[in-house]
Amino acid sequence: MSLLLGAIADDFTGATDLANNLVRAGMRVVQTIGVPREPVEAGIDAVVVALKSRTVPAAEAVEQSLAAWRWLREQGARQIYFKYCSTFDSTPAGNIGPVTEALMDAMGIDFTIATPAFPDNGRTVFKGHLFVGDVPLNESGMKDHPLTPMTDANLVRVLQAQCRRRVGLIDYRVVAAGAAAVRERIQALRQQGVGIAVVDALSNDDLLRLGPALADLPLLTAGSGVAIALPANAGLVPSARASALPPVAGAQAIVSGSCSQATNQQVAHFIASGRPAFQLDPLRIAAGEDVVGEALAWAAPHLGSGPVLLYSTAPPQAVSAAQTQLGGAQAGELVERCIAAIASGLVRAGVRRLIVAGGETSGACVQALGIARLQIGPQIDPGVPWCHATAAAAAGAPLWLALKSGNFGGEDFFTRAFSLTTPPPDGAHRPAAAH
Ligand SMILES: Nc1ncnc2c1ncn2[C@@H]1O[C@H](COP(=O)(O)OP(=O)(O)OP(=O)(O)O)[C@@H](O)[C@H]1O
Ligand SMILES: O=C(O)[C@@H](O)C(=O)CO
Repeated sequence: MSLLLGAIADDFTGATDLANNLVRAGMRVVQTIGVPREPVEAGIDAVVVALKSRTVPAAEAVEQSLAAWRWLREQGARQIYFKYCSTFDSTPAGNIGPVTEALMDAMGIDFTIATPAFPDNGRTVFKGHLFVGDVPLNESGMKDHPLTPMTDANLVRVLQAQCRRRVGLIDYRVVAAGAAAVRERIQALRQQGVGIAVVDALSNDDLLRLGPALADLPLLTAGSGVAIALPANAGLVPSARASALPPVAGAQAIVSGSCSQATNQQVAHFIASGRPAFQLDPLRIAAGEDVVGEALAWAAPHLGSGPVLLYSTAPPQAVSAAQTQLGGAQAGELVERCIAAIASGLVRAGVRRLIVAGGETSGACVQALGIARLQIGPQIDPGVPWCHATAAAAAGAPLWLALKSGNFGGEDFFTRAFSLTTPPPDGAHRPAAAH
């Protein structure tokens, strides 16, 4: 039994994002929550192991990632993929550099690539500089991120600060010239002693051109974008059947701890559409008030009549104010624990279609729900699929779950997403949404 690809994702929404791109390009994928104890069953092309290692201390992230790698190696994974955020979320202490180098050391390899490019979501890399939509990373909303503020768009510089090995660049001209030129450039960089190369990509065509040149690299490090090119390396082709999920019926809810720009807009849009919404105040949580009980009591009478939203999402000034009073990490943890308890309570109350917004928030919720693995279903927006959780301990019944990365999704995401969860009248599964 051997897997084509074994992936290690540094957060849970990022893991579903990667799994989504692999499924859409034709791979049969399992996403596990944490490192599984059991071997993977036959017939699976890729396993994405979802960790919560993006913002933990670097040594812990390395330990978790190596444990995932050892398990993937035991499953016979032919290629390893370290998935991080398309906005390269990290600090000078890591964790992208330290985890990459620990994997390289463990695998005994001298070269890998790094590219967060994800053009479908507006992430492009040009001359080593990351753009988010029309602006450089350091001018995007990421400059205000509560845990990993990004203040430099030059990824060669950002990654070099985190690494012992030399970091180089494969620029857009080489990528545009095709796979043979990329292979040649990799050889030249190796000879110059470069261990990790940031790769430019401006479009999906760039990523598809890059794909064949990456087929023989034992380790890739990237956002989810480059994954669109990997299934073709094994002769696989896209198939809508790969994303069909068993239907579920039950109440609909959204919990949101993301404070990213896109989520702020989505929350505002949901409230403006007249749907019921309940705001969670970090200071009341910190004061020990029963915010969870209050939130669940508020939600109960609304659950029979369409989606409800429970959110701590707030604009940067409000987040800074809470952080000043409580401390950044403590505010984050308190809110995550509160939202996770609300998610469990909602599921016990009959919610079977649940959106969680925010990577850290998703990690906390999925763990609280006792979900061990996810099957990837139809895409709602680029990077965000519906997933099917067969064994949610809190539910005792199957659940559809969407883990939305902070900055992903259109403004009407929270209302539109649920239209994909209702099976068509003939009972046939809906195909993946076209984007
Ligand atoms: N009102 C608030 N004040 C302070 N911190 C908050 C508030 N609301 C949420 N938080 C914390 O901010 C962090 C948001 O991180 P999270 O990863 O969930 O969202 P995100 O960064 O938007 O998503 P992604 O990582 O997918 O881009 C969490 O730790 C959350 O608990
Ligand atoms: O790559 C991305 O932007 C997302 O998958 C993610 O990791 C956000 O947490």
